Amino acid sequence: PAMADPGGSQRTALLAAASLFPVPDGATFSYGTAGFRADGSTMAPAVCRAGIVAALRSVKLGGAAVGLVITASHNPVGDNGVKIVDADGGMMSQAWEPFSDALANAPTPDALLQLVLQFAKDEGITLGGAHSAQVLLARDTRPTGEYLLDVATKGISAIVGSVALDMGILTTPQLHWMVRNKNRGLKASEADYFTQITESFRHLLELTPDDKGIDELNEKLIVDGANGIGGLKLEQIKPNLARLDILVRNSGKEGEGILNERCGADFVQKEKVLPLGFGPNDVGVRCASFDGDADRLVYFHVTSPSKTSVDLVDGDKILSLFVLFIREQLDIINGKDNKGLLPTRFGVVQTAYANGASTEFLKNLGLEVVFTSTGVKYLHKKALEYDIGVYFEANGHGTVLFNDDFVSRLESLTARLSEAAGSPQKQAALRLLATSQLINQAVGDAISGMLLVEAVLQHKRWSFQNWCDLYTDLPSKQLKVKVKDRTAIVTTDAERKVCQPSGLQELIDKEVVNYSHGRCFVRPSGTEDVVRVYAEASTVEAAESLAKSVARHVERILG
Ligand SMILES: CC(=O)N[C@H]1[C@@H](OP(=O)(O)O)O[C@H](CO)[C@@H](O)[C@@H]1O
Ligand SMILES: [Mg+2]
Repeated sequence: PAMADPGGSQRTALLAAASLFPVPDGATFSYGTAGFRADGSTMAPAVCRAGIVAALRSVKLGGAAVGLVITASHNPVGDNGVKIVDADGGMMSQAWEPFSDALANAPTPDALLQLVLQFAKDEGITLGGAHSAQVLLARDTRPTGEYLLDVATKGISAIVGSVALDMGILTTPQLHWMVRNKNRGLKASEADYFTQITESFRHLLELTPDDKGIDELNEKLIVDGANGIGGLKLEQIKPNLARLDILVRNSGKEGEGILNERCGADFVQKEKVLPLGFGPNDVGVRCASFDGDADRLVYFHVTSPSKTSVDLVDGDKILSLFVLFIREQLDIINGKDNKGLLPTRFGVVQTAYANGASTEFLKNLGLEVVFTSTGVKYLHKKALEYDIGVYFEANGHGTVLFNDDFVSRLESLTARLSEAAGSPQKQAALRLLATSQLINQAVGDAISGMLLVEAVLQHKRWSFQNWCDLYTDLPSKQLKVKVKDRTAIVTTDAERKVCQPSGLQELIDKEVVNYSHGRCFVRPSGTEDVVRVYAEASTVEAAESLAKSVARHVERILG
């Protein structure tokens, strides 16, 4: 009686769905920074329950479309996972994570029913079908994907009145884009997505300054698709991309290789070696790498025919390139004092993992650089506070966000400047508009991010080497430490300082002062049961030694 009674059919539907996929003893799912992930064959209970959460979220938001994607990103092919996309196209509201965890771990169908009823009451959600709900579904190429998508559909149907729409096999950012567009009353099909990015890319190229010709070498680009969905999609749009000669390797086609196995952005960024399929013949060619669900992007160069190491351009350097380009356009419009036609709040967001050299580079440009905790949801939220907010994690997650109001101002500015069609200011404004169309406004997107990189390199007439030379990364080292309870570490200052256990930060400080350009922090991972140690210093050996010393302190104190 304390809870609103949604009626018998709603109760029956929830009990039935929960009984279909019982939670095994001892299973504990945590939504964390990347949704639920585990071996694909064990994922059905969590996926079914994520379906219930997604449908409830849609009811709560008055029937707005919510997304659910079946993917485990850069994890091995046997794993799978599920992530929920909020109605604005971003990640699911963090306020709903505790409920999602509780639901995924509810031990019995009845426990699940009680949780849903209580939560619906707390959130003011009326169950029973009086309000509609819609969930857009997608999956990547994993073998358990089709099965788990069906499981998700069953979870969604357990909320009476909800509709599941299967959007097909997509990159994660494509689904985010569709949800965002749909809820804004914009065109939202996959064809619309392709049209928008190919058209805005073409538009940006048309806006490259006339005095700059085309360089043959610069058109060639080899993309490592991680044998996932990103490569397949890129193959589809390749013919529509002017002034680019793209070759996709690890494309995800039958027989080409295994998803994420010795390839993909995660592999290249962590190991700093060539992905499978790349070799001596690629020396001098610009290469890019996507992760398994194409929401991460890095670039690299094969350094020499005899080496398997790569020159890496990570998220920090992609961010720096975008920042330079946008800043150039803003300077044309506003003058260096930002007091011209379109005064703009321009912000750059990084995490503690950003290479110190990149932060220094950005600060030397006089830019506002702010730090957040690790995880795209934190960066994205911060970037939304600006007229133009650029964010990237070092590992290649990131995008450029344009505030709606700012885009309106930009549009009216270009309209006002119409008489001077060829004026530098008009051109710059049009470039910014095209950029806001090209780069995914919902979430980081390897395909659209790559096209923006390519457009900016052409705009600047820059070789890969010019880009690399923006600044030199400080050598860094990352270690993982297994401890009894990683949550014993509590951090502050965007994870750059430890506040608990007491005394640990002092020990880190004492180590750091021994190193030139030394920087070090520790934090509990949000996705693995480890404490991560990151150290930076002026040489590789020094960075390693600093990381090891601090890891020993962590081991000793936390066991
Ligand atoms: C050092 C690092 O790369 N951390 C990654 C990793 O988070 P951890 O909380 O560090 O496990 O996975 C996140 C989700 O993919 C990603 O956003 C983040 O950047
Ligand atoms: Mg990913």
